[in-house]
Amino acid sequence: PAAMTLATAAALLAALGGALWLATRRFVSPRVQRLHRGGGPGLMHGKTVLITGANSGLGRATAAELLRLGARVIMGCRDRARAEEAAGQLRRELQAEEPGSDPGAGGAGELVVRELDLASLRSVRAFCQEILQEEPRLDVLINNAGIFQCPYMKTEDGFEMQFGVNHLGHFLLTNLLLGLLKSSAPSRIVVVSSKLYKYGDINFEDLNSEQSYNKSFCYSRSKLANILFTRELARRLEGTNVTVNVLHPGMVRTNLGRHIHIPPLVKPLFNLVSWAFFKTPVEGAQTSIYLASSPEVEGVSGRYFGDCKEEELLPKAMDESVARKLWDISEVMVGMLK
Ligand SMILES: NC(=O)C1=CN([C@@H]2O[C@H](COP(=O)(O)OP(=O)(O)OC[C@H]3O[C@@H](n4cnc5c(N)ncnc54)[C@H](OP(=O)(O)O)[C@@H]3O)[C@@H](O)[C@H]2O)C=CC1
Ligand SMILES: CC1=C(/C=C/C(C)=C/C=C/C(C)=C/C=O)C(C)(C)CCC1
Repeated sequence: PAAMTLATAAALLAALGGALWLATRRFVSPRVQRLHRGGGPGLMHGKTVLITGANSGLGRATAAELLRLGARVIMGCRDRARAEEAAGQLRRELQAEEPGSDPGAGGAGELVVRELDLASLRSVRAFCQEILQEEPRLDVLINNAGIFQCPYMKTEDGFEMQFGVNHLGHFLLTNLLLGLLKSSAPSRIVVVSSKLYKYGDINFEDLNSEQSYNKSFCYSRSKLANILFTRELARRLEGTNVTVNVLHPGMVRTNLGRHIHIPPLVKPLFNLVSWAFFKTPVEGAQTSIYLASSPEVEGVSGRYFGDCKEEELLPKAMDESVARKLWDISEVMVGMLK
């Protein structure tokens, strides 16, 4: 009985210790850095920012912060209802923080919803036409939307979904908006990639994964494509005062994992683990916000960032000839050369 009591006490102590450690990680440690040093609430005043996938996760958190900094934020989203709901919430949040301001009326910032489905080149073109007609300037473009490890699916134009949305849709979008970004210079493009790029390769023979489909590999490949795109674009934009940088946000608790199947019985465990170890969307969005707004990165282009610091890339993400070839093939795939 003495041994039993001892074991029970030890187990209880371990559980208590574990819980305390988790709570400390989540609530006490200063994981949220506010990184826009040198800038105050008006840092983004008069600037227009376009964020793809701004109704959820990192995009939503990025929109909220840039709105606080005074930007006019355009949310490029595929589902108008979901986007309007997120926009309404954001406006209410901001008003609760600053009761005097009215985000809808040109106060601290302005939020606009526009329909954009990156899985449809027709939608990307229609969206850009609308932007070019209605917006006199575009200071920051944030290519944030993404899809992760979905089952094999094709976009409207027949591309494998992850490559189509994460890379090709954004490729066309950026190219169609380049003129406006150039005429608004100094301006910035921010690309959201992932550390998982390390496991990808650009297999030019089967970019649509028709011969074989591996959902993890295809995600990684699309995120490697994001980096190669950034580097090739930075090279093409030299001397224009339009910069482009790419980042990884770390592991963040968002809706990105929607296609991961987890048996209902172990779901609570996964929830607990993600709650304890993943960043919150606000934490994860810090590098996007930093690259979009900080004076520290003025003029910096073609670099890769994590936690608001520059990081090194694997050689395969710096291969200039692969980057050029991917650019040329992407132009053909999205019909830019027709
Ligand atoms: N969470 C993480 O741990 C990590 C995330 N990332 C990257 O961060 C980015 C943001 O993801 P995150 O916030 O985590 O995930 P979420 O799923 O929360 O947000 C993704 C956003 O992309 C949108 N989207 C998806 N498909 C399309 C499409 N066809 N057209 C337009 N928009 C689309 C979604 O719209 P809807 O809500 O309508 O589905 C949603 O708004 C992605 O690029 C992702 O790869 C990188 C590394 C780690
Ligand atoms: C919130 C949550 C999940 C989220 C998964 C996510 C957000 C995965 C992120 C993937 C990464 C790191 C991609 C890198 O590019 C799970 C585990 C599905 C289930 C439990 C609750």
